[in-house]
Amino acid sequence: MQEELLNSVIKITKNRDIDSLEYSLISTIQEFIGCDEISVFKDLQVPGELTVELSLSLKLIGKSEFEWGERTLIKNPPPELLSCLQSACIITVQSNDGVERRWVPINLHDKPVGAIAIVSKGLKSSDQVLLNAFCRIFENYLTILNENERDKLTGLLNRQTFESKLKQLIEKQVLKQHRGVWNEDNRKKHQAACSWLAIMDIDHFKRVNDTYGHVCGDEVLLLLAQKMKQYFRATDLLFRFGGEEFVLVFEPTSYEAIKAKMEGFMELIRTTHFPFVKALTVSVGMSPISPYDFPITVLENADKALYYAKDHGRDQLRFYDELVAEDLIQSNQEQSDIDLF
Ligand SMILES: Nc1nc2c(ncn2[C@@H]2O[C@H](COP(=O)(O)OP(=O)(O)OP(=O)(O)O)[C@@H](O)[C@H]2O)c(=O)[nH]1
Repeated sequence: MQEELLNSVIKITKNRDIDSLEYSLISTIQEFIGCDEISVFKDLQVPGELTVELSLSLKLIGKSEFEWGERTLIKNPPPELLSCLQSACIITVQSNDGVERRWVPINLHDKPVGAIAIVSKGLKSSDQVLLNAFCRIFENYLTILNENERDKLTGLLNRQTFESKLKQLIEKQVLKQHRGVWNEDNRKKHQAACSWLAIMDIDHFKRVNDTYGHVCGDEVLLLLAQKMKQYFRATDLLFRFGGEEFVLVFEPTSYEAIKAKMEGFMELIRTTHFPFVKALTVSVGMSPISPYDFPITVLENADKALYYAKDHGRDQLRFYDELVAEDLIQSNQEQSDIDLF
């Protein structure tokens, strides 16, 4: 038993990203404490509201058969989960048929950021000790991984995580297509929808730093990041790529919808009162993400569109595909053909 336990700790701490860490935690809990259902809930840390996601779950569906559940937003979190997140205490509810539901809080820097929910026929006290220990190991390791994945100033994802996060998103899309989860109706919708990548850069940010100093510049970056977290969906991926450059990755939607969404954000920034700075604008380059693209190619495409926007007056949104179709820029494919010859 002791050796098995040590091996499970080694397995948990071998992970290098938070998603795989969650898989390890759930499979370890299932291995040592047989349960009917184990779920990981996350508070998505949207400023000013509580947005909770079911990040991963494992459910017993037969005698020894399990089903993994997909990531979903929880519209109406159960009251026990809310109390667990608010009080940072373990909440246990026992129903008449002997089923026990237990919510164990997960803290980052002493603040609850999520919970592990266990459905069982009742846990022995030795299982409860084990469960709490696994959750504490998870919590400690989550703190380290979270610091590695996030930008220190804004709390957005950092550049180092970009490739793996985008690959995960693309793999998910391919999987959905292969599983054929689309019926005729949403197949039509899907044909018009794709994922999108935007690079957003603050206009003349150097002037902000030069005129008001770096501390004020940092305040502007922080406020802009908060606006991004509030305005965009909690499931969109928001990165600070360095300096005053941000990358946003959106799940499948139509050209019209993403254009309207991004233009809405640009208007929000134009009308936001930033400390010291009278007016602030951003330029944005956008590119669709096809499931067969390399992350670096999508990034280069959006970057070309951003540079076009910067060169043609700033404070505007430009789409890579449109610029190529209108012969205003060369496609990356044409460019590499020229480079070869
Ligand atoms: N305050 C602050 N400034 C930063 C940070 N990182 C980069 N910068 C500054 O961002 C500015 C970027 O300047 P440029 O690349 O010339 O771009 P710009 O002035 O925004 O001009 P355009 O992008 O062409 O509109 C420089 O002054 C950097 O010092 C940071 O973390 N905090």
